Amino acid sequence: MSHKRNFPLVESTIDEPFNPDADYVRHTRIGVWDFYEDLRHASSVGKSWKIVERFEETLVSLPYVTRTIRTILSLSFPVMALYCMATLVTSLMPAAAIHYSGQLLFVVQEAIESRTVDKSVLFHVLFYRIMCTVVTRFANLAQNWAAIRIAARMRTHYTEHILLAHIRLDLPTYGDPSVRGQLNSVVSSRSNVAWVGIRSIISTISTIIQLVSQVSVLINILKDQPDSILLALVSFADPIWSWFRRSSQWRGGVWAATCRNIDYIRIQGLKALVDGDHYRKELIAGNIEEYVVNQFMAAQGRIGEDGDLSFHEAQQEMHQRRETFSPLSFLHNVLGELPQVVFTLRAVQSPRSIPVSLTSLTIIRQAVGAFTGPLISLLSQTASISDTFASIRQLYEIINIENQVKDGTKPFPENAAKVKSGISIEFRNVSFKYPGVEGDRYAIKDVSFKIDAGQLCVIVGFNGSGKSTILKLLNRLYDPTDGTIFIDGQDIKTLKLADLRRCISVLFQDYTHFPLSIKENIGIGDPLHADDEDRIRQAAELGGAIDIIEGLPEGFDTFLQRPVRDYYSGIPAGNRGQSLFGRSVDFTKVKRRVGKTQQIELSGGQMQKLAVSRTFMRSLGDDSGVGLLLFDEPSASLDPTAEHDLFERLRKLRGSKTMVFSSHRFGQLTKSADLILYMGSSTVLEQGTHTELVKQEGGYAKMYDLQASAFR
Ligand SMILES: Nc1ncnc2c1ncn2[C@@H]1O[C@H](COP(=O)(O)OP(=O)(O)OP(=O)(O)O)[C@@H](O)[C@H]1O
Repeated sequence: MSHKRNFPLVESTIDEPFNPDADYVRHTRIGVWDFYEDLRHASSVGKSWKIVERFEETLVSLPYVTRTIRTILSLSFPVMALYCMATLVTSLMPAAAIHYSGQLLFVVQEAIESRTVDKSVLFHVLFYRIMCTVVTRFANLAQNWAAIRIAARMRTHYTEHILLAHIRLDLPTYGDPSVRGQLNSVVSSRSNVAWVGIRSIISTISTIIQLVSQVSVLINILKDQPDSILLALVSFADPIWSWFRRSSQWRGGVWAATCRNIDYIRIQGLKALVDGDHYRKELIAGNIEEYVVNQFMAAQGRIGEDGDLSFHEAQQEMHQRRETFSPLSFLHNVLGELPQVVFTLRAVQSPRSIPVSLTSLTIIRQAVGAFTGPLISLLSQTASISDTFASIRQLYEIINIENQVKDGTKPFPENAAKVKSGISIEFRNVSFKYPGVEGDRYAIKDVSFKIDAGQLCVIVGFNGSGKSTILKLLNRLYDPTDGTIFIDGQDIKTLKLADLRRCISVLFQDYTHFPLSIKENIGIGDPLHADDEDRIRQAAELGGAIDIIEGLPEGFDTFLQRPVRDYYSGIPAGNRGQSLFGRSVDFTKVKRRVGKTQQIELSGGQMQKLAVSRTFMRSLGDDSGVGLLLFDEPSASLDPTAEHDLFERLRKLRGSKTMVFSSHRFGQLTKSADLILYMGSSTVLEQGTHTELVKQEGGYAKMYDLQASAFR
């Protein structure tokens, strides 16, 4: 259960932290939920300050809004023009409708008073009144047609923009919570922030046009009737009052809600345990079904029906209670009746000459009915316009987020042919702390070593001693906190990042497979040859994955994780064991009406073989330009035969390139290493060849003995 959902705190204008126990906080308990509202926040001073702040924010965002408008116009000028025209027509039509309805009523009034009807005028007015409805309908159709097309073009354009903004971010920047917040605000709105924003601005303008045109038509109709303005004002009292009540509801302030009822919390936990796919294995193997059901029933019984309210139900109930018992809500009913009361009183006061006709009263009532919707939506739209502007600004700002790992300027390597015989590496007093880590908790501290071009280096040591970190620093996923790394004698920070990474082939311990086909997962190891099926097959053979791939129903075209799922409903049980669209049907999901294609389940070792194949793909061929191979525990999930085969193939592939391994295993690999770095407590404790380190009789020798004796 997400706690965020239960504590939707609204940003406050008061800097003090929100304390639910403070005097100025009102506490209400509904069901199992406790609501806390900050009563100070309702003060008008705070509100007006917020308005100024919002206005400033809106002004800052204005250039971005104009830029978005220019983009829309350049993408689809005729369609946008159609959208604006159609919107203008739909905004003006309600006023025209009021005008012709008024005319119609006056014709009828005249007919009653003089007992004659001017048919030509009647039909004329009737025709235009009907035309208003027809035109509105067509304008709406045109507006929707255009909106769909503009939305599609905008989505394509801005999805590309968002993709570019995301893809260029490095690891420390991407991991920064403030950057993530900025990215999420743009992406969570389904990539169409720009169109949603511009559309809401157009809709605000349209509402203003609608209101102004309706008011002017109304004034025009009623200007000769002495009491009609009074009646119109009285009639507007109700919608304005409704809006005012709505905008001052408690929801807008600072508040928080929590549930402390342990039974309710456990019920939610037990429900999630039964619903969630990933608990099922333990649920069955642990034989805990009966326990879960008993606990569920008991907790449900203790809470009772009244207490079992979800957060949203409780929130709604609280709102309803306030509404029912509020004296102000009675005023709403009274105001609704006011026009009738005023009209009757005026009629009684001067029965001979009623100052406003029944026709005018009807028109006023009709107009007020038509006004209420736009008026309320205008007021809520203007309140959210600064948010709309801000989200458009953020959409553009994400492209300018600065990376923490700065690009270098020097091309690398200076001599492409030399790379084939390896790259030399030096760490000089390098220390590194991961971003966000406080205090003295260095991942590596004061590490120095040298690897000559073409050497094989194996890093061994305890869990968490910093082996993987060294490989990440070599790839410049992060920059050292202190000290310098030299690549072929040059400070790594001065080299062009893309050039550096092109020369390195790396297999991380926590490798991932992309939600693409197996073919592409391997091919992507060498983007220049990603279409070369022969190379992909060769890489799969070297990685030891070819048999696994060929055994899959869709072979190289298999998606380990299909990013687009299949949907189905009510598939007959006869389909069991068969497939739909060439893929197996997941019957657990069919029961829930919407299905998801089953994923291909591979073992950890099989997955690792696919990852190794991708690394081979990068280093295949003389034209690969790779001079440094980094492997972080490449054989962790492999069985001894597979591990032996892998090392053999790696040895052949390496040629004379530099290779750095991180490993927990001592033996075949460490014995053939030119340099072993034995790590512990975030630093290099011993370094040298196997023979040298065994002779030293230090930590490495002990660890080696320990592992060797296990085999003896
Ligand atoms: N992304 C991260 N953020 C913060 N700390 C991290 C991060 N990754 C690793 N660390 C910490 O840095 C230290 C070194 O981790 P590293 O992964 O380099 O160890 P390792 O020697 O490769 O361990 P293992 O043998 O378990 O793979 C550890 O204390 C670890 O907790």
